[in-house]
Amino acid sequence: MQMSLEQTLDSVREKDPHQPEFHQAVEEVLSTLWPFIEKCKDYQKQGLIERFVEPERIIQFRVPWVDDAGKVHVNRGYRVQMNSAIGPYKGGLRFHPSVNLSVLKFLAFEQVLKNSLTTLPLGGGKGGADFDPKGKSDNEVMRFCQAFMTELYRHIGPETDVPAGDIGVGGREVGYMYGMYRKLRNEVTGTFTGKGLSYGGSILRPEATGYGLIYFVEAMLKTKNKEIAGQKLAISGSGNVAQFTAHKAIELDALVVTMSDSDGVVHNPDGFTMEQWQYLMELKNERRGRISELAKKFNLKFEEGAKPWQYRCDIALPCATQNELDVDDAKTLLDNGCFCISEGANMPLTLEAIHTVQEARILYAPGKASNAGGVAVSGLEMAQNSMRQHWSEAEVDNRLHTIMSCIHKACVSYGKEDEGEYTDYVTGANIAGFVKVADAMLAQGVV
Ligand SMILES: NC(=O)C1=CN([C@@H]2O[C@H](COP(=O)(O)OP(=O)(O)OC[C@H]3O[C@@H](n4cnc5c(N)ncnc54)[C@H](O)[C@@H]3O)[C@@H](O)[C@H]2O)C=CC1
Ligand SMILES: O=C(O)CCC(=O)C(=O)O
Repeated sequence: MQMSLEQTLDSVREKDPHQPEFHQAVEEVLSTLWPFIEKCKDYQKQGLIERFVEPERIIQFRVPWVDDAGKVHVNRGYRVQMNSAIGPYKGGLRFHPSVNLSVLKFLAFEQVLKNSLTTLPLGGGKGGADFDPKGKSDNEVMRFCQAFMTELYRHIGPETDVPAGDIGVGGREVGYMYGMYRKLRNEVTGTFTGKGLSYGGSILRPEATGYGLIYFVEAMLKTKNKEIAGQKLAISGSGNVAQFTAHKAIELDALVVTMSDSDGVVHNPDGFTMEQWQYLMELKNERRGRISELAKKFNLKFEEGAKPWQYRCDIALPCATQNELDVDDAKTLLDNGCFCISEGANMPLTLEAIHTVQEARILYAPGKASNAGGVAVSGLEMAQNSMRQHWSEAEVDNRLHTIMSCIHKACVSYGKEDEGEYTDYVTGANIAGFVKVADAMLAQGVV
């Protein structure tokens, strides 16, 4: 081994001292991979780990746009092309004021391992801008998306880099960006996923991350001879991932007791109904309103500034953003009897929270495994675009089920401790994701 774990982490920290989220993701991954790498001499060759933590390319650019009042704004746009050893860069675009290189590098790094886990030939990337779509008119969002694409279009393509949505980027934004891409490149290809059904999108892509998360939870529960029906679920967020996690859970007779947004949390101890879910969909996706309106409409409790983790639940599904569940939240969940935490968001648990839930030996799945259903169906959208075909809902759902079950199997196969029943899903996901990428990098030489 050329460097120890601590030396490797120190060198990552020293290179980019102002990137705490990236350091956190690298520490989580490398600390679980290290004992495995120490046993496999091959993975100590060719500067593999140093290359693995360094993006292949980062693109940063100016995004000037004009608001409805004629005022010029300048945002910063990025694409982190992290690793293309097993396929074209693939991963979402995030529009949120908190976007910076630290956040995008952590997301791109996680995406490499996640995409490898999907069983599909997808490399990893992530991008976005520090633009806040909240409160902007439809026309302002369109102008911003078009301005963003006038630079990004030259760096992406169906065989190079295929973006999709993430926080602040849904069907509307993908449509505007794809339209501008098509105009500038004068080509109709599957360069985006999450497209509308009328122009090459896959059925079930909007639902895929949330549905896949519930399929993964079902697989985890099965190892304990439990079912999801009747379990109390605390969900955070009310965006794409939270919405379809809640939808599948309600359909399967689980009780979804919380939903939230950055203003606060709505608690419904009896479980949200489909009627309340429909209202939320219209509220968030069409009127783009605040979740407190859901509480008001159905006479439910809304707690401003609060998180869902204080309420009693069996299963916690953080589906909003990074580091939204800290060590105190983890302790509260455990004290209240929560026995399963599965991540819909990327890196929603702090490192300390992860250590706490792992010490308690409850079921705990990292996002790179449990939320991989979204990018998996994106991979299926790319396959359909290449074939110029559309698969049916049953076909896509069936493939999504199979992929989530393969990911679960891979986590158990690398994460099951020698003696006993406990599966360390973090170690399992990290090793299973790493092996495929590492083997491809070694086979292709030092590039
Ligand atoms: N959209 C997708 O297919 C996938 C998304 N993810 C991850 O899932 C998470 C949610 O993404 P989407 O649902 O797509 O985004 P979205 O923009 O549709 O929804 C984000 C949700 O998080 C909430 N939120 C954001 N910041 C918050 C904060 N500081 N406190 C409380 N709530 C906050 C928002 O109010 C909103 O409800 C992100 O971590 C994303 O990276 C992971 C896999 C795939
Ligand atoms: O579908 C995709 O390409 C991106 C999904 C994504 O951004 C994620 O998995 O975090």
